[in-house]
Amino acid sequence: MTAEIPAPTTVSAPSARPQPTLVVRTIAIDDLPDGPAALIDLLPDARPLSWVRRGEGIVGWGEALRLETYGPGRFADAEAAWQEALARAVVRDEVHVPGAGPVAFGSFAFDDVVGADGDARPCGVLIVPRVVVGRRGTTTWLTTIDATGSLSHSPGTHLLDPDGRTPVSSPGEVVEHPGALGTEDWAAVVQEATRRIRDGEVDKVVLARDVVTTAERPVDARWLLANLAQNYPSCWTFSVDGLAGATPELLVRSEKGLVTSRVLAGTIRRAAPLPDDGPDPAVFLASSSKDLEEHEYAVRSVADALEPFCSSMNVPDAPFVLHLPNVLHLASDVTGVLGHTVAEESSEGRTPSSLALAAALHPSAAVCGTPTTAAREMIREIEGMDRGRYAGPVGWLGADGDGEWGIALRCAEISHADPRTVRLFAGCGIVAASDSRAELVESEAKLEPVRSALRGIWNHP
Ligand SMILES: C=C(O[C@H]1C=CC=C(C(=O)O)[C@@H]1O)C(=O)O
Repeated sequence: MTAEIPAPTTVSAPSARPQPTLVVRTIAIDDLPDGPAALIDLLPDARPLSWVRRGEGIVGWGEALRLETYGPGRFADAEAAWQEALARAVVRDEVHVPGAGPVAFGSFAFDDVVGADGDARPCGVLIVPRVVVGRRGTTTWLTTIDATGSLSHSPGTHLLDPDGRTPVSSPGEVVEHPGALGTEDWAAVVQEATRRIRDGEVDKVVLARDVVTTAERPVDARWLLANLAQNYPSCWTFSVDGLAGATPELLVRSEKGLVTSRVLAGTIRRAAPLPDDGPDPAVFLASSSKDLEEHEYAVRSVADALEPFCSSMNVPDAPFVLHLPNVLHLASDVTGVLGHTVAEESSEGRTPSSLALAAALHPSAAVCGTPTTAAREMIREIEGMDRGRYAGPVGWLGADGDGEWGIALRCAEISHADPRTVRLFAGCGIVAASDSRAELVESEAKLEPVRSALRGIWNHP
């Protein structure tokens, strides 16, 4: 389990190139240690894949197949290529739980425009790993995926042997530089957005900023993941193709006809100084009209996007307060039952996959704004930064279409070209009542999880 990984078959979708036959075997395994980072501790250093929360989920490594997509069709093309791969797959799954059998980890760009330099970078990727290890409750499993079409391979627990694994390495000293905009310039952009919101151009826009860090040594994604999984166990600790983080926001989970989305918008820094004798921060947040307005737009956007797919839905009337170590968020869990609907009819009777649902939900008003198109235009015009895959869907997709997709927040993009360089991102929902100084403070609090992880700071020593 070292860096030596055979080159994957890369398919740029849509493509006429034939895909390999995948041979997929899932077996139950015992004796997997538990704990928030136990799955992550199994990962080798090269290209680790992760979707883990509270010690459950899946991790993967190696690339049996890599499906890359471009432009506005990035979700539909990825789905079509995945279906094509599955049509040729030979599967033996002895476990039959979500995440067992064939799975693809995926990450998609926030925006679908080609970069300013005209480069045709892929803006969506699905990676089918060679090895997947999963845990759900007391069930643990190992999946191997062979892309050579060999039926003779058998998954062996030697794949979990720690001896061959390269130890996790510290990035050493980390130096931080301004990203696309310095803090003062970003605050000025927030002020401009607030003015334009007051003029009625949009109701809400989410503006993000980045900072760039340079480490003494290449950043090992596992260094970040183990720290984030321990410090933020209620978040989804993800890693796909150099994008690693711990997101508190679930864009959509689809499992056996039930869809769930955890919508977040409205934030207060955990240690925010409040006026003397002021209310508890959670009480302050839950009664802040500015935050409640921000939240309402986000919930509406998710409810409206899911509605065409659902025969029934539950949209909470009021949010609850989600407590994280760095911030508190207003949160709403929206649920629905996939049903015989207009959307299903237009997709020839097929139940939409979790990826199709993520595509319909993206970009929600938690990361874009209201109305969506005008907010996205404003982001393109004034944000001054290429978001890349930050704020895009990240997660996994199974053979039956079920899966989980988060919004890539609280994350770092490790540069492929120079893995000592890492970009960190944070965004804030801006409404008419926003104050640029307060938004700057909020963005700093949102940078905190990855900043601490890079420096190896543990919440619970
Ligand atoms: C855009 C981000 O957060 C979103 C999710 C939760 C709360 C948010 C807010 O209060 O502004 C944002 O909508 C980010 O963390 O980069």
